[in-house]
Amino acid sequence: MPSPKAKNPGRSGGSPVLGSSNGRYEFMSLTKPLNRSSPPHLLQRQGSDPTTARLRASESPTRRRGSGSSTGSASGQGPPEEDGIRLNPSLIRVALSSLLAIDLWLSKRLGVCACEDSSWGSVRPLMKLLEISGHGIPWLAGTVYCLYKSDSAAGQEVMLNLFMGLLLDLILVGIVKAVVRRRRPAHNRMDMFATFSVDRYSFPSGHATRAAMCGRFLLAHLVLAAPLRVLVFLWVGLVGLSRVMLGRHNVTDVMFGFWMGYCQYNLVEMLWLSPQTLQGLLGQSA
Ligand SMILES: CC(C)=CCC/C(C)=C/COP(=O)(O)O
Repeated sequence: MPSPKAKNPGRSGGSPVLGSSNGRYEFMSLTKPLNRSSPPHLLQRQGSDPTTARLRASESPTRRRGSGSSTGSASGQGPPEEDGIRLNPSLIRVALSSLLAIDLWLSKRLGVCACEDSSWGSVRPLMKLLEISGHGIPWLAGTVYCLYKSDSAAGQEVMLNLFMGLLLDLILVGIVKAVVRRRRPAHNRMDMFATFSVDRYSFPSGHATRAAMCGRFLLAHLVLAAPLRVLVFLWVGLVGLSRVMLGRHNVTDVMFGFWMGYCQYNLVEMLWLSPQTLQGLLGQSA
């Protein structure tokens, strides 16, 4: 008994179908346009007249899924473009939700200092010390102090630009946090000092952006011996790690924060305020 496919040999769709010739069924590729030299009975069954061809194309699996393509499978030259376009967003969604699931799982596992009675609760004070070392207030206060104390024009220029960078960081992180509005992990205890209202959101980590930006700044503008340069690298990494261990952030908040801070430094370099620019600005405002 012939299969249902055998009754309908003209379906297009890239898979071999059966063509009937004197009662025998043969495989026939639909990935290539039908050869003019094909026997007349095959041409007839494929629907050589345009109306039949259109009807048969509308029966194809890709058509039935509603891709509506007039190219690609209808002409037998591979999958229609729309199918690729429709598949990709769902693949991206699956990839993103898997990444999110891994992120949440890993962040929860690494949040070992989230409170005193957590498994690593005893190192919580040390993590909080790292938190203070990357907080905006000590950095702003320290920069203003160095600016005030600096007696060289070059030192003042560097400190002023660091101050601008720190302000820029607070503004940019605030904007991204307000737009993304990702909640902090459920295991976080909100006991941070001096926060803005946007700091109830966790993406990106402000400590991570600041650490990355200031780390790059120090490495570029201070003449540091090799051990001190290593220390700067270590400090940046530890500030990021402490955010996750304290349960303040998910891993992706910190990773994105590092990337954002790295890019913010490029912005600081682009907008660098030279003494001449400053004089110009001060002259205009006077
Ligand atoms: C009050 C000032 C000047 C800065 C706030 C710094 C702060 C608390 C940022 C939040 O960092 P995370 O996003 O890493 O938790």
